[in-house]
Amino acid sequence: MSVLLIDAGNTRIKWRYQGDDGAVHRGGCAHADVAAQQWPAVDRALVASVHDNPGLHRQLHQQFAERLVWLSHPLLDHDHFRHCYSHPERLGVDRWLAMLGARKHSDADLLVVDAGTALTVDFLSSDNQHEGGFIVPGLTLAQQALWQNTERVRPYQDEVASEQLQPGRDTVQCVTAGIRRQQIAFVRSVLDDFTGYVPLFTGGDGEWLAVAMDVPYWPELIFDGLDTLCAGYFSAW
Ligand SMILES: Nc1ncnc2c1ncn2[C@@H]1O[C@H](COP(=O)(O)OP(=O)(O)O)[C@@H](O)[C@H]1O
Ligand SMILES: CC(C)(COP(=O)(O)O)[C@@H](O)C(=O)NCCC(=O)O
Ligand SMILES: [K+]
Repeated sequence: MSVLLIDAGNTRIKWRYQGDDGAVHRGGCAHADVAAQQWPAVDRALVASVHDNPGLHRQLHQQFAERLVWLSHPLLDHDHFRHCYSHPERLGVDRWLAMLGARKHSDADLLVVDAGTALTVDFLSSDNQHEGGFIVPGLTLAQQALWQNTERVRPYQDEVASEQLQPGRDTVQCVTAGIRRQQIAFVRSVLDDFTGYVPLFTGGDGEWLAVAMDVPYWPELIFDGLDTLCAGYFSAW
């Protein structure tokens, strides 16, 4: 069965599917560009969405009708995952899927870092108990908080964002270098305090963060989690 996997985050939409020729296709776009997408003909479209996304839902429903499976919350009764939230339906479906996906790669106690719109950290014990996590603003969101809530900290067009950690010499450098340092310091404090956990980093800003921490980057943990769902929970398909 061919399945189109879609990860609809707060910033971007990403997808992955296997074509008839066996080749794996990957793509992504901004929410505003969804209407322009040509979706492949598949047996199922499985969408994980952290928000309602009515435009995406309408468009995919038009194309896939009853073949569309829309997941906006974690499953509460998955055989290989035990929730710790008192309201498990409130846990972000992307965080849940990233943990399921991480489990495909290691049997150890896991520390899953998803650096997207938000930067999230989640702890999953080797017996699949979610032990909790952290949520902080991601790189771009943290910058936006400054651009939008101050008068003179502005994204001046004639200044260039810094990818270094050195003190900035203009406004844009000070903000971008400062927030990179803040993200690294946060993640390092977690890794230092929870040394027994194997770290797996994912998300649009996960790669530079993983490089800075000298740990592996797994770009597709959410798709790996969706694969787990396809293979297990939805095996009746
Ligand atoms: N092509 C891209 N378009 C937008 N943001 C990108 C892109 N590549 C990397 N990023 C960075 O990744 C972040 C989004 O990561 P992603 O995991 O897609 O977030 P989400 O799942 O929350 O939509 C952005 O905030 C940005 O800093
Ligand atoms: C924390 C998140 C905003 C992260 O979303 P993302 O950065 O991937 O767009 C998302 O997982 C979410 O909306 N969570 C709901 C609250 C919670 O997980 O407790
Ligand atoms: K995230």
